Parts: sequence; structure tokens; C-alpha cells
Amino acid sequence: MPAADAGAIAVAAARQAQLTKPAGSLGRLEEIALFMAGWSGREIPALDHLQGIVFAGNHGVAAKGVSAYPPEVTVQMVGNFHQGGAAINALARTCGAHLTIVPIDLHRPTQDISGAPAMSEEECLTALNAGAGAVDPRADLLFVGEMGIGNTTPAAALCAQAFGGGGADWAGRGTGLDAPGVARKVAVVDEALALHGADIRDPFDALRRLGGREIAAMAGAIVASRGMRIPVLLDGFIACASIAPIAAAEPDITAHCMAAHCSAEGGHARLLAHLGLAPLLHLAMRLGEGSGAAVAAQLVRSALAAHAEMATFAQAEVAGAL
Ligand SMILES: O=C(O)c1ccc[n+]([C@@H]2O[C@H](COP(=O)([O-])O)[C@@H](O)[C@H]2O)c1
Ligand SMILES: Cc1cc2nc[nH]c2cc1C
Repeated sequence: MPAADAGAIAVAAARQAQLTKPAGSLGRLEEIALFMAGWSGREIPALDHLQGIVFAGNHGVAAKGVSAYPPEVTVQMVGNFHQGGAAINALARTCGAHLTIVPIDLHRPTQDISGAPAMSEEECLTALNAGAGAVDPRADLLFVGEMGIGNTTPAAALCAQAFGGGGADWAGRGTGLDAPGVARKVAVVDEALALHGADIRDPFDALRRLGGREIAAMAGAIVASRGMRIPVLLDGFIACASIAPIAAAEPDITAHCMAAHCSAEGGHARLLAHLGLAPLLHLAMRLGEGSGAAVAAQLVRSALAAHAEMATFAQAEVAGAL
């Protein structure tokens, strides 16, 4: 897998040091500019092609009463995405993202993970490839998000499998479950782990048994982006959980990723800590759809604008540090 361009980072850092501000005073905006320099290979990175992808899938485990909403909302929200009426449509418009909607076999939910593998090998591979194939090679930044009623349950199971712990450590309220609902969800995650845990051989097998189509697709998109040196803004709990199986085996896989935000979903902060990612925002969001990533994309724009447009001390004839 390609690494960031250390030469471009060094040149961009030298530029940062000359801009008219106390050294380091733009804080994480400076880090973002250097991160983008590393993955674009340019001293002054552009953000001309921002792509957002929302993958959608349905989950057999939703029949177990693990969501506050019915599964038909998934296909209905995909309709809303196509009509431009969802939160992500508004947020993508305002951050200047081109939005790609990728529903995957919505008429065919995965199997309930507490009783069977979610997908066959072929189904999981198809979903991974759908994710990889949705990435626009011209993108200079990608954000990934999802829609799938019930998907915080497989996401919790993937986290537990990757980083240890059980349902109680990783299952949260999702779309707004009450306490008995969360207790059901904890039990379902633990059943899935008991059924599959010992058989899981590798990250692909974890995604196949415990994941879902939109989850595997996000993993495919994240890995494909790395191959193309496209940096990625990860959205919430489910988007981050998609890469957990691979990250547990190969921590460097998220080197081209930034965590857009820490969602209100209980396990997300813990998951980000395991991934070694410091979220850009804490907004108590828990929507999914790539919505937190679209908001964070505005920060990337701000970071790159300052990096590209500020005068140097010499240009502005401002005295440097003592
Ligand atoms: O992004 C998050 O952190 C997040 C947290 C909670 C819920 N969601 C969204 O809500 C759905 C999953 O919640 P649930 O309760 O149906 O498992 C799915 O469509 C996600 O996009 C998303
Ligand atoms: C309405 C609705 C919109 C969503 N977007 C992402 N997950 C969602 C879940 C629901 C219920």
C-alpha cells in the first residue's frame, strides 16, 4: 500500500512555518493541510473533486428488534437521497461534495448474524467490489457513510471481534433504542460472537460473517482509496467499524484516513481510540449518511484555504519570532 509523500509534507511544513501566524497557531488545521499535502503529493493541495459516497444495505438482524425504526426505512431513505431531501444532500451541497448513492441488494437483507453468517463469500466479495468500484479516481478527498436500519448491531459485533470485549462494550442506542432494546442488542451481539468468533480466520471472514453489504462496501472503498492515494474522511460508528477487522490485523491501513467526528453512539470513542484516530469534531451527531464527514469536509476546506492563500512573513513584511 502506498505511503504519504514525505517530501511533499516537508515542503508544505516549510511553507506553514513562513505563513503570517505564530508557529503552530492554526492547530489541527495545520495538521490537516500537511496530511492533504502528503496524500496529494503537493505543497499546496487542492480540493477540486470532493466525493461523498453513501452505501446502503439491509440487515436480517433487524428482525430481532435491535433498531428503533423499521427496516423499510432503508429503501425509503435511499429514495429521499435520490430526491435530494436528506440531511446528507443538504450537507453535501453546502460543502461542495459530489454525492454518490450506492444501494446494494436492498431487497435481499443479509442473514441474521446471530443465527448464520451475514453473507456468502461471493456476496461479501461483490459488496467489497461495489465499494471499491464506486470511488472516483479523480477525487482529491473522499468521505464514506452509510444507511442501513439495524447496522449498529453488526458494527458492534465487528468491533468486539476486532478489538475484544462483548456486546455490552460496543452496543449503543443506535437510532434511539430504549434500555430494553439495548439489552436485546447486547444479547444479539453476544450470540453472534459466540456463534462465529472461533471460526473467523481473517478480516474478510469477519466482514462476511458479522458485517453487512454497506459495511463491506465501505471497507472496499477505504482500501481502494488507499491504493489510489485518495485521503478519506471516515464518518461515524458504522463507517469506522467497517475498517476495524482490517485495522486490527494491519493498523497502518487507516494512515490515509481522518476521523471526521466522534458520534454519540456509545462505542465510537472507544473504537476511535483503538484505530488511533483523533476525531476532528464532537457534535453529538448520530445520524450516519456521511453527515459528520460532510461537516468535517468544511474544516478541510478551511485548512487548505489558509495554507494556500496566506501571505508569508516576507511577502507581508511582518516580523517573525524572536
Ligand atoms: O454514524 C453513526 O455513528 C450512527 C449512530 C447511530 C445510528 N446511525 C444510523 O442509524 C442507522 C443504524 O441505527 P440502528 O439503530 O438501526 O442500528 C443507520 O442507518 C445509521 O446510518 C449512525
Ligand atoms: C429517518 C432515518 C434517517 C437515517 N439516516 C441514517 N440512518 C437513518 C435512520 C432513520 C430512521
